[in-house]
Amino acid sequence: MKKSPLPVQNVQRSDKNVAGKEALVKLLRWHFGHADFRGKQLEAIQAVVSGRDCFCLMPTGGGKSICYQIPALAKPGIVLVVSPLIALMENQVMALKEKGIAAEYLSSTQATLVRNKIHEDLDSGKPSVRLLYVTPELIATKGFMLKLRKLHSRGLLNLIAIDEAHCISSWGHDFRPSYRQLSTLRDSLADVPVLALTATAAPKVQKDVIDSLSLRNPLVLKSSFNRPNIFYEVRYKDLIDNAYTDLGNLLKSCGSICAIIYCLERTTCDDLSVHLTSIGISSAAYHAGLNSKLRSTVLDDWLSSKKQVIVATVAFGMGIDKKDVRMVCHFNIPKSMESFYQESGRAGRDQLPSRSVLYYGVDDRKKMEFLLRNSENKKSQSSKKPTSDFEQIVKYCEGSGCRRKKILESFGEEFPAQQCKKTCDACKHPNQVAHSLEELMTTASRRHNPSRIFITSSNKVTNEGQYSEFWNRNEDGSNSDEEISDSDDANEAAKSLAGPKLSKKLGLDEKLVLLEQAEEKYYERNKQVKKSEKNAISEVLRESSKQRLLDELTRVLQQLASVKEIDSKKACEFLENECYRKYSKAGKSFYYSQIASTVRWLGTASRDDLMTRLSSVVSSGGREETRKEPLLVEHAENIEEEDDGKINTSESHVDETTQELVVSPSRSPINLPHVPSFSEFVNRRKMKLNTSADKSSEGFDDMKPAKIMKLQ
Ligand SMILES: Nc1ncnc2c1ncn2[C@@H]1O[C@H](COP(=O)(O)OP(=O)(O)OP(=O)(O)O)[C@@H](O)[C@H]1O
Ligand SMILES: [Mg+2]
Repeated sequence: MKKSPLPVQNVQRSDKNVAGKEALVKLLRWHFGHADFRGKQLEAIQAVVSGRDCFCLMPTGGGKSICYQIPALAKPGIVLVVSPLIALMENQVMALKEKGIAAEYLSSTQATLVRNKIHEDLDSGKPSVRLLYVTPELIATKGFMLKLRKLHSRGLLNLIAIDEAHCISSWGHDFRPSYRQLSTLRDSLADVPVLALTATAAPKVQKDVIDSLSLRNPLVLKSSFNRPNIFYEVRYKDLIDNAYTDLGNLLKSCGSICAIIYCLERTTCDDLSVHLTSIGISSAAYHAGLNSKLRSTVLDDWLSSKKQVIVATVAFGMGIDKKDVRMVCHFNIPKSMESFYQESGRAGRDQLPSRSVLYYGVDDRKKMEFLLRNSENKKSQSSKKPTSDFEQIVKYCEGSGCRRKKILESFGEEFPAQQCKKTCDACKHPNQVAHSLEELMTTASRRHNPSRIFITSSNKVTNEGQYSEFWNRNEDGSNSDEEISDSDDANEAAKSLAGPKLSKKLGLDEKLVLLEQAEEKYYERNKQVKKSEKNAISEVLRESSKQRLLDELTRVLQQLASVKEIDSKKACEFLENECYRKYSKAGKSFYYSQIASTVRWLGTASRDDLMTRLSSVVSSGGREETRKEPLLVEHAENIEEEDDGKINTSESHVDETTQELVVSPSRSPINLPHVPSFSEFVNRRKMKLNTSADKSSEGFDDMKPAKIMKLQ
């Protein structure tokens, strides 16, 4: 609802109370309906209203905008707001206009007529506009700077606010070269106070911002970065059957909440959104691969709650002010703690309980390490170390302590874990998290398996542009362009990965070959463990496998109320031994997948299934029966490549629910499938992949999302 402009018009520069708390609170209540200032808002406002520079560090959703919006109402003249995204400016201007506050933005996306009208207003003796949002690119143009000087000479420039000020620093996670131009503002408009606002906590970024903008004796305000209303949680992709299903179930269990899901790749956004829609969750994909019209429709639908979930790359979100986002989910590991904090911080801006869920996968980690290493090589001149920033977020996922503590400590803030008050999974369910991490350790062998790395020569899977949003925009040479650089460059990803070696003239296939070679070299360099060591099954792994089986069996036996009939410890030793006997020679991966498959079988087995398979360890009134020949249950998952006739199919069938090949107990002897060597297995898999990639009509498009993920 529009408010009367009275309070704005009435406040005069001469008013001694202009920076007084009472007058400022009155404006806040009148225009924004907030009862009082939050955190350091009042201090920041009072500083700039009295003409002092200010550097304001507040957490995401902390209320930084008020710090320049109230001064625009408290003093005559224009507040110039520099903002990095058109979408962000549009949003804020629309919201301010709805409140009856005269705000405008200037961008080349506007109709000429609209732009001319704004310029006319600025050129008039008494402009009506109070807040003018502009891009850093526009500031850099001579014409606009001249206009600003004129406004200033007429005493009409009240304040310069640099929103998302961390974009000026190449140390920041979102560096924008065009922000560098803002350093000229101080020279040209020397006595206009400057307010720099950011939620980026790294001290080196803070210093860089203050130096680059030549802030003079600024009031430095820092708030705690803690977001107590966000519950932090990590889920381990390697320990769940299907992350798509898990996420779908998670969202469904929360009701129709508003959520953001961040993915690394555009194709994942598309696939995941299709999957969620197919299970009845209203969702849409958002990434730079979509045209701007579609993007703005998706954004509008989500902002107006027509769509519940937005599945996006990092192109989405900076400055989006939707208060009721209840969950932010990272479907792939983010590139740094800073990015994670910013993105997850988009949840719960209304301060109500919200959730951050990060799906961590070893493959995702390797993928990101690869991308970061390439970007690091490319910027070898710079001392920036994206990989060390990345380590922090890996520790967040792979460590067992309080997640909140890890976030805050990475920003140099001390935080005793007791203060978390069980608002992260590690504090709420420490045993469960420790157990998951233990299990994750046993999958470590997968981390050395290059066959799971994402680059593939299938054109269908690899889209050159799909990582574009991942990169900082410091490669953007078009800094004279007034347009915001959230646009898409189809070649950017490939260029970024391979650096200068990839000529623009190369076709996609040639680029991919080079990328694959680079990837191989990378893994060659990082081969630290000898093949034999890599494949060895340690006692630790065996023990942890037994524990895993025991946990599952205990749960199942409780469910079936058959606790006393089976000696679960012996049963698990028996099952583990079975896996070890059959697969130890083939290596860790085989052994591990056999354990995983047995755990799954346990989860779905009936009482009879258990009694039959575990007959050798079935207790009878506390006495153990004599060991019978164990029944053989082979898992389809492990022998799908091996259907070379060694198993007599007339004696076996695939259980539809467990997807396991069950061999009839009454027929014997039964030949076990030939266990392939690791290289045999990999070669066969490669051949299979190549064949399916060749058949374009049966390509990856037709595969289920979960399958695609496994192959990437
Ligand atoms: N004093 C206040 N009392 C209550 N709500 C407030 C107050 N100040 C701001 N808010 C609300 O907090 C929300 C976040 O504000 P804002 O968008 O300014 O945050 P921000 O610090 O700029 O976050 P980001 O870093 O994500 O851009 C908004 O919905 C705003 O209306
Ligand atoms: Mg903001």
